[in-house]
Amino acid sequence: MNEVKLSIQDVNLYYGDFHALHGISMDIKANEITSFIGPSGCGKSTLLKSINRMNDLVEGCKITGKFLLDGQDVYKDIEVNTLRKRVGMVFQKPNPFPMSVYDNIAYGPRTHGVKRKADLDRIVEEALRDAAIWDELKDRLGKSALGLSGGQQQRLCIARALAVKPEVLLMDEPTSALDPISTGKIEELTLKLKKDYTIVIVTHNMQQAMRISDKTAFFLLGDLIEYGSTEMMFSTPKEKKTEDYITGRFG
Ligand SMILES: Nc1ncnc2c1ncn2[C@@H]1O[C@H](COP(=O)(O)OP(=O)(O)OP(=O)(O)O)[C@@H](O)[C@H]1O
Repeated sequence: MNEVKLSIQDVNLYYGDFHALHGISMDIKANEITSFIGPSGCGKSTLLKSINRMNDLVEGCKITGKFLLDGQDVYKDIEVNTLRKRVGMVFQKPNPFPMSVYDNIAYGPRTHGVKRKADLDRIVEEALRDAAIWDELKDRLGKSALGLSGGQQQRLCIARALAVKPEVLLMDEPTSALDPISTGKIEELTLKLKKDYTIVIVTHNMQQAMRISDKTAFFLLGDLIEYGSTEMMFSTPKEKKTEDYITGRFG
């Protein structure tokens, strides 16, 4: 049994008067892949972003309840830059910086004080290898990241997230802008990464949730309807609403 890496405890989130998340509680285990699924607007991204405090700058956003990372309150006990180093994020649209492949990966480590070229070289190679894209990019390290294909850019963004050695990787619909082959590569990579990382992924693709995740959480209109083993949820859902959603009756 893996230990609990992230414990979400009775979280309510408000955007001004709008109550977007309703008393969400769930424990996310280390070295597992957890999928958040549910129809558009149900709060999946809101919950994911709250884990590394991406809503801090959203005006009128108020959160009650707790997010505990290894038992530490991410809103009280951890400084936000440290939190972002420990909890990395990959977005829906690949968003490489307008700089070279090398500098994209070295950016995070540099801001955390790594200066020696030999150290940066090693980190860049390791991160690109971990993201299964070293062979494709090793001869293009000095070239602009904007010249890569969408799928390569997304794996570069994963490498960039890995370069600061996070513990948790949050992925917000990381393959929705990609073709099936690039999607397959990211899924394969995600499965490989769970050996070293705890991964939470928002996906609209239920087949993807089934293929890669250990646990699945189903959200509807700000409520967590059902959460458990992916296999159980897709074969014998406990809730009628889950069954209706996964069998395509709505959403
Ligand atoms: N910055 C914001 N200000 C106000 N309301 C917001 C904000 N961000 C999201 N919301 C609202 O909160 C609700 C949940 O949005 P969220 O983006 O978390 O849903 P989602 O399940 O991730 O949807 P999708 O699958 O379409 O990305 C929606 O009703 C949305 O309109």
